[in-house]
Amino acid sequence: MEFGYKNIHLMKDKVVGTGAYGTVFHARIDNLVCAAKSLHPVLFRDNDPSTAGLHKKFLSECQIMSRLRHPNIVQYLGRTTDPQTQLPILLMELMDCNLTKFLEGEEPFPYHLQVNFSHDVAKAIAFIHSNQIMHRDVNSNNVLLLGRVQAKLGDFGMSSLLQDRKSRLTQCPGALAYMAPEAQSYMYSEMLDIFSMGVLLVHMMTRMYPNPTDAHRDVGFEKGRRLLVAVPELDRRREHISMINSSHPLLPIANNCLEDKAAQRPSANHLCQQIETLKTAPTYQESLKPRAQERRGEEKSSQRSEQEIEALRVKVENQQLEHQKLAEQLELKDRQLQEAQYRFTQQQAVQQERKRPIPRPIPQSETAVKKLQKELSASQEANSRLEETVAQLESRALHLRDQDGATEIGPDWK
Ligand SMILES: Nc1ncnc2c1ncn2[C@@H]1O[C@H](COP(=O)(O)OP(=O)(O)OP(=O)(O)O)[C@@H](O)[C@H]1O
Repeated sequence: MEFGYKNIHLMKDKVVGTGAYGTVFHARIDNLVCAAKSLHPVLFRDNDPSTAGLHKKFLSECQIMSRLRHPNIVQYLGRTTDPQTQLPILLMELMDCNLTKFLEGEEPFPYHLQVNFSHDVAKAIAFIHSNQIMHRDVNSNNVLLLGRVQAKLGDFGMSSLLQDRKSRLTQCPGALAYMAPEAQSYMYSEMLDIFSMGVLLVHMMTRMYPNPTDAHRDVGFEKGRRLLVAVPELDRRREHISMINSSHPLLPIANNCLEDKAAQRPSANHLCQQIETLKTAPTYQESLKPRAQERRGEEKSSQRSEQEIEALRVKVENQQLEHQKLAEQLELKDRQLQEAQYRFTQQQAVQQERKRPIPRPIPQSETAVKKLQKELSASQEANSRLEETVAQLESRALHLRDQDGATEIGPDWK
């Protein structure tokens, strides 16, 4: 939905973050505080035609996001055009921070939270795959958090529709550390997102940015050429994986996602099921309980914080409902306006039509009378012509009788 610029209050000085192509800052639609994402105007200097692709990509991000509505996907609210730069601005739900920042911070990240966030992202991926969309840039920058309560997938700038697979795919999309081996080629599928999910799990479990080692190993010369062999992904990522406790329940799931062969990775739906199962296991339940040292003297406060988290979750859910309701109301208003405009133009057209002089239709009886009058005057004319002829003939007959008296022209001749 395109919002009129006047309805939006942009707060460009309240910047949330900056990416390679754009900036995200605070905005307000009526009373709803939201996030606005705009492209860097510097990229569009001098009307460079190469930036047309960027513009198109941004509009495609808006289009893809507008089709998606899911609790674990950052909610798209609409778009508007910046009157200064004439560039589009994407409006979406405002989130608290991204997962990268959270993992770099000091806040504890207990096991149950790791499972919850993984489950949230897996559900978002399963949802987009079932809608024939692949994200192609799943990484911790694009996982956005609402406090410690919920994780959502955002930034659909690299997304692509699965049906477009026949057209040439972008080689190496997304962040390098998160990239699947097949991304080097043009031959990949939605399984690319599953690989990135595996990297995300390792990133969450280690809290270390998962930079892998070299992709190829030099194994000497063959026929005068250097011979390079591909290093399996699990080996490239060994350094990080070895930091994880081998009994961590998310580890086998991560390893499975990091398989070199895309066909051996689990589907997004399967991944969701695997993570969901972890929630019923005792390890998860244990993690929910406050730790022993917390219990000592801090029992009350930790209980209170669990209650606070629960209250926050309810509040967030209510807020999400409000967001959705507002977006729906705005859409409805927009439609009502369109309908009113349509009716107005229609009425104008009708009024114009009315102003034109319309020939009065002649009633049927009137037509018939006119026809009879016409016929009557024609027959009267014929009668008078006939009477004239008869008079002429009578005078000629009288004339002839006067001449020789022999010829009788009887009155029956009349
Ligand atoms: N809806 C949102 N609410 C809060 N913060 C957001 C929101 N969307 C994006 N951000 C944050 O704003 C910053 C810029 O986001 P943006 O999507 O432009 O770039 P990026 O994902 O960091 O990188 P790239 O440009 O390579 O995609 C990031 O830190 C991101 O986490």
